[in-house]
Amino acid sequence: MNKTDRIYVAGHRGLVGSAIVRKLRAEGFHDLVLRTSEELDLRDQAAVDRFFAEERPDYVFLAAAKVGGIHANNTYPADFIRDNLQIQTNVIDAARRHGVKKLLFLGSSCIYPRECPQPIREEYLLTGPLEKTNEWYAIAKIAGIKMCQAYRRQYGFDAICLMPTNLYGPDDNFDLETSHVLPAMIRKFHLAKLAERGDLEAIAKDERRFGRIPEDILEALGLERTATGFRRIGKAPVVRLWGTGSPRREFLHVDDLADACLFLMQRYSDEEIINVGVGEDVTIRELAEMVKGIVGFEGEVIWDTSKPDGTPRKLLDVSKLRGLGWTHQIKLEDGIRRVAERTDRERET
Ligand SMILES: NC(=O)C1=CN([C@@H]2O[C@H](COP(=O)(O)OP(=O)(O)OC[C@H]3O[C@@H](n4cnc5c(N)ncnc54)[C@H](OP(=O)(O)O)[C@@H]3O)[C@@H](O)[C@H]2O)C=CC1
Ligand SMILES: C[C@H]1O[C@H](OP(=O)(O)OP(=O)(O)OC[C@H]2O[C@@H](n3cnc4c(=O)[nH]c(N)nc43)[C@H](O)[C@@H]2O)[C@@H](O)[C@@H](O)C1=O
Repeated sequence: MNKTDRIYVAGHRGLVGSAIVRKLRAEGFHDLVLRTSEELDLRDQAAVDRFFAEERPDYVFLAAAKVGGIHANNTYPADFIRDNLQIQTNVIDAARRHGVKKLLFLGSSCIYPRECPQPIREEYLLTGPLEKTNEWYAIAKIAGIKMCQAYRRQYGFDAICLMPTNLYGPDDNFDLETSHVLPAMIRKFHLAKLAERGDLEAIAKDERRFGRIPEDILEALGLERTATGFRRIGKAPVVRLWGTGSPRREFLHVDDLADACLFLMQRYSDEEIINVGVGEDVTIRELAEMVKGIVGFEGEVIWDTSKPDGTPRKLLDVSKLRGLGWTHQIKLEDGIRRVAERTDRERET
């Protein structure tokens, strides 16, 4: 890649896309092509085709997708399979036809079988049944991988497929119904700390900035909605989390992922998928203790077992990526602290 190359980052306002843009700019790439979903709906094949014909990017980072946590995946299966199939099919096909030199596609660790051996090696793909809460999204992602591999074989198109583990970072989705676990925990513990202090004005600010607080969470916080804000109902705030807390997850800071994306765009051209992770995991309960300590909430945590646990464990084997010379830099605790501090600042703006 040259610094003058024209680079399209699809999904540049999202968690991953915004981190890739930061990384590219920091490295001196300046000819970036960016479109919001309002400007270019990637589900619209004709619009995507016109865009590639006009803009003629050299490289594509495909970070636009329908993404969400366990509850969103489980609740909106049609949206997850349809939007992802449409977005990735339109972008990969148009990129190939309009002379893109190389495309990077992002899958996810959830493409692997639910019960596969740990840590998960790349060759375990399609060796067993998927986790039910996200099989629609996983099937779409597997189709994206197969499309990249088929386009390489038939057309010689240089498309690579990265499988990141669970990600977190700035510009994440903090909506308590649709987000992933880490942004949800950071926000829930923060709200509980504010409720402990009786700072109802700050809770109203949080809701204006990060979206509606669901009724069950308000109840756990010991709050009731009023016509003008919130009032306390005389009960100590608790943090309500989902499932049993026993599943294990691995977390990668999105700035590390963006670094790996640029590294692999420059050094990897193969049809085999490649895992991107940190090589160690924690239980959801351990994660809750870590976030609780960082945010500084003193009260109790309760587990809502009416919500699903999802996959028991999905720890990636990252030896292939390490063998190429890449390893992550940001430790989980430091990364969470950075995100928590930033969301504190954002709440005030
Ligand atoms: N978050 C995670 O933990 C993980 C994510 N990944 C993968 O990384 C990639 C990016 O995920 P992430 O950044 O978390 O997701 P986000 O939800 O944060 O961002 C997704 C982006 O996709 C864009 N987008 C969605 N639908 C459309 C559409 N119809 N047309 C155009 N753009 C659209 C949105 O654009 P706009 O803002 O303009 O609406 C948004 O910026 C995905 O492929 C995901 O599968 C993989 C593993 C884990
Ligand atoms: C990246 C990945 O993300 C999703 O899979 P997931 O890892 O299961 O997602 P998650 O982050 O939502 O949950 C992880 C664990 O945490 C528990 N948990 C506790 N309390 C909260 C909570 O408050 N919110 C959420 N969301 N989860 C909670 C939750 O019950 C689960 O056991 C898929 O979209 C999948 O397709 C995918 O690719």
